[in-house]
Amino acid sequence: MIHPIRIAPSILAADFSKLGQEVRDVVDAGADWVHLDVMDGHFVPNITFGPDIIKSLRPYTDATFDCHLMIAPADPFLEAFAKAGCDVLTVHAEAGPHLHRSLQTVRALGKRAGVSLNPATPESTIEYVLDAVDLILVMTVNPGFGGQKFIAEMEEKIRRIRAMVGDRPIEIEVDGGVTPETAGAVARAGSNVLVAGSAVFKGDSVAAYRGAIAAIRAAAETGRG
Ligand SMILES: O=C(CO)[C@@H](O)[C@H](O)COP(=O)(O)O
Repeated sequence: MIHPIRIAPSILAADFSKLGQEVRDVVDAGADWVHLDVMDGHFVPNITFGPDIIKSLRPYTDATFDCHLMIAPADPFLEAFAKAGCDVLTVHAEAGPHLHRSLQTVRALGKRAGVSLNPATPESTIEYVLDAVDLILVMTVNPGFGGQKFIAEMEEKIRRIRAMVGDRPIEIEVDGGVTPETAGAVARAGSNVLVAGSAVFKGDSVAAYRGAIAAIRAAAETGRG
């Protein structure tokens, strides 16, 4: 199944003092999804925000809220993030012993279920949960911080996941170091949702966000061929 290219700016790189406006601006600038990086200072060495902040951002746009939960355990918080207005809830395969149960819980809450893999985690980890998954998020940096260098070895991992997914309607997302320079390769490898933090928010205006999103999209479309 061919999914459209979607650009999902990560607000981790936005101005936290005006997050609502940043969400509105980036959607006005052409973002398809808004990527929300939730970090707990335990699963990853950084802390960001939780369901209350996401709930406060929900009125700013109807765009899909793509929530990346870098928290362990995730299960006790899934309902709160669902009620906050997230549309996609992605848990890490490394974050708990019962991944299949976490994915089932997300779907039972009426949300799309995502699973994320750290760079060191092999794709075989998710082989037996594919029918419980709507999205696979391939980390192309080690999670925790924006502005890191893209790990090129992940292109082969994306290709393997693409083949493993077969004709299931699963979207493949990449996250970390995505720029107009790397977008072509990850789209060619088989991903269709591209998360970009610094590459979008390094701009200082809606026009700059628009230019960055368009450049990433164009590179991805070209790379996909
Ligand atoms: O989840 C993460 C980091 O853990 C990402 O979403 C980053 O926020 C992407 O940032 P850039 O690499 O695009 O700056």
